[in-house]
Amino acid sequence: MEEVEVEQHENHRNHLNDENHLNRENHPTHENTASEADRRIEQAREVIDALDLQLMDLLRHRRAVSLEIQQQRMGQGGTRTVLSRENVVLDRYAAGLGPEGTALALTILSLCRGRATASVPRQGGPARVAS
Ligand SMILES: O=C(O)C(=O)C[C@]1(C(=O)O)C=C[C@@H](O)C=C1
Repeated sequence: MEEVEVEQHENHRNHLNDENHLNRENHPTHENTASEADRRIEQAREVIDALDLQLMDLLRHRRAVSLEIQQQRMGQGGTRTVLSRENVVLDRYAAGLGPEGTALALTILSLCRGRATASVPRQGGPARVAS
C-alpha cells in the first residue's frame, strides 16, 4: 500500500518534470503564462496535500509503536521516557534536516510520548515535559 502511494507520487513528480521540459522547449523565452503557473501550483499543492496526509498517517503509526515500547518498558518497572534514546532520534533528524530537523524531532517526540507529556498547558500553568 505504501509502495503504491510512493510510486504514484514518483509518477506525479516525473509528470511535473516532463511538463517543465516541454514548457522550456515550447517557450524559448522561458516564461510561463500566468495560467500555466497557476495550474502547476494547483497540481503541486495536490501533491503537498497528499504528502501531508501520508506524513500524518506515518506520525500516527510512529506514535502507536512508540507507545507500545513505553508500555512494555513501564510494565517492567522502567521509565516512560529514555533521554539517551531521544538524543539518538534528535541527532538523526539534525543530521538529515539541519536545525529545523531538531525542532521537528522535538515536536515528534512530544507527540509520541504518552500521557506524561503535557502537550496542552494545564490550567494556569505552563506546558511541561516529564522526565
Ligand atoms: O525508543 C524508545 O525507547 C521509546 O520509548 C520511543 C521514543 C520515541 O518516540 O522515539 C519515545 C520515548 C522515549 O523517551 C524515547 C524514544
